[in-house]
Amino acid sequence: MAVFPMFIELEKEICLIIGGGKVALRKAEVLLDMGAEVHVISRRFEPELLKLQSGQKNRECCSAPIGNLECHEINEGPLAAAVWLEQNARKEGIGNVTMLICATDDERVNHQMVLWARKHGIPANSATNPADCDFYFPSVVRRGNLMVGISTGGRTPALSRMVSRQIQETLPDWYETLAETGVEARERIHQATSDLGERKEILVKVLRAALEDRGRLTEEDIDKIIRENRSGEEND
Ligand SMILES: C[C@@]1(CC(=O)O)c2cc3[nH]c(cc4nc(cc5[nH]c(cc(n2)[C@H]1CCC(=O)O)[C@@](C)(CC(=O)O)[C@@H]5CCC(=O)O)C(CC(=O)O)=C4CCC(=O)O)c(CCC(=O)O)c3CC(=O)O
Ligand SMILES: NC(=O)C1=CN([C@@H]2O[C@H](COP(=O)(O)OP(=O)(O)OC[C@H]3O[C@@H](n4cnc5c(N)ncnc54)[C@H](O)[C@@H]3O)[C@@H](O)[C@H]2O)C=CC1
Repeated sequence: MAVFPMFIELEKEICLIIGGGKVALRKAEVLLDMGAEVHVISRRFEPELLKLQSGQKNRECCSAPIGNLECHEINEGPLAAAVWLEQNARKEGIGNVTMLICATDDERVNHQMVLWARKHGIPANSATNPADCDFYFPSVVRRGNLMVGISTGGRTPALSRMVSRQIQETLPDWYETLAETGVEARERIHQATSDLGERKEILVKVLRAALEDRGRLTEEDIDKIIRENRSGEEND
C-alpha cells in the first residue's frame, strides 16, 4: 500500500494536539511554522511548549514561529480531553478543526480521541497506533516555499527521519532564495511570452543560472536570460 502526499494550506487553520510531551512539541513546531493555530490540550506540558506560548507575546525579542499556540491544561482522567473539547467546542470552532493529533503516552486515550474526531468528521492522527491514522505526520524539510514531506506510510518512521536528514544536507539554506528567485522569474517569463514550451525552457535556464549563484539572480540577470532565449518572432 502507498500513501498520497497531499500538501495543504494550514495558515490560520485550527490544529488540535492532545498530549503535551516531546512528540507533541515536535509536531506543534512544524504546524506553527506553517502558520497554523495550534491548541495543545494536556495534563502537563514540555517546558519548551510553554516557552513557545509565552514567546509569541513578545515576538520582537525572540524568533517565535508565525502561527499561534495555546496550551490548555486539563484534569487527570482518560476522558478529560474529550470533555474539555465538548465544553469548548463552540469557542474553538470544532466544526472548523483541520486535524486532531493524539500524542499522549496512553494508547487508550489516543484511541478514544481518534474515535471522537471521526465522530466530528475531523481527520485524526495517532502517535501510538498507525492503524488509527487518517493521515501520517511526515518528516518535513522546508526551504521557504520549497517543501519536502517524507513518509513510509507509518511503516518505519525512523527511516523517514534518516532520509530527511540526508535531504537536509543536500538542500542548503539558500534554496529558500532559489525558491524566491523561481517565483520572480516565473512572473517575468509569463509577462514576456505566452508560449508554454518557451516558458518552461527559459525557467529551467534561469533556475540553473541561479543554482550557480547560491540561488540569487537580479531582475536584470533574469531579464537578460529571457531576452537571450526568446524565439525570433516574439522578440521585439
Ligand atoms: C505512524 C506515525 C504516526 C504519527 O505520529 O504521525 C508514527 C508512529 C510511531 N512512531 C514511533 C517511533 C518513532 N518515531 C520517530 C520519528 C518520527 N515519527 C514520525 C511520524 C510517525 N510516527 C508517523 C509515520 C511516519 C511515516 O510514515 O514514516 C516523524 C516522521 C514525524 C513526527 O513525529 O514529527 C518523526 C521524525 C521527524 C523528524 O525528526 O524529522 C522515531 C525516530 C526518532 O525519534 O529518532 C521513532 C523511534 C524508532 C521507532 O520506534 O521506529 C512509534 C513507536 C513508539 C513506541 O515504540 O513507543 C510509533 C507508533 C507505532 O509505530 O506503533
Ligand atoms: N509518532 C511518533 O513520532 C512517536 C511516538 N512515540 C510515542 O508517542 C507517545 C508520546 O511520546 P512522548 O511525547 O515522548 O511522551 P511524554 O511522556 O513526553 O508525553 C506524554 C504527554 O501526554 C500527556 N497525557 C497523558 N495522559 C493524558 C490524558 N489522559 N489526557 C491528556 N494528556 C495526557 C502527558 O501529560 C504528557 O504531556 C509515547 O507513547 C511514545 O511511545 C514515540 C516516539 C515517536
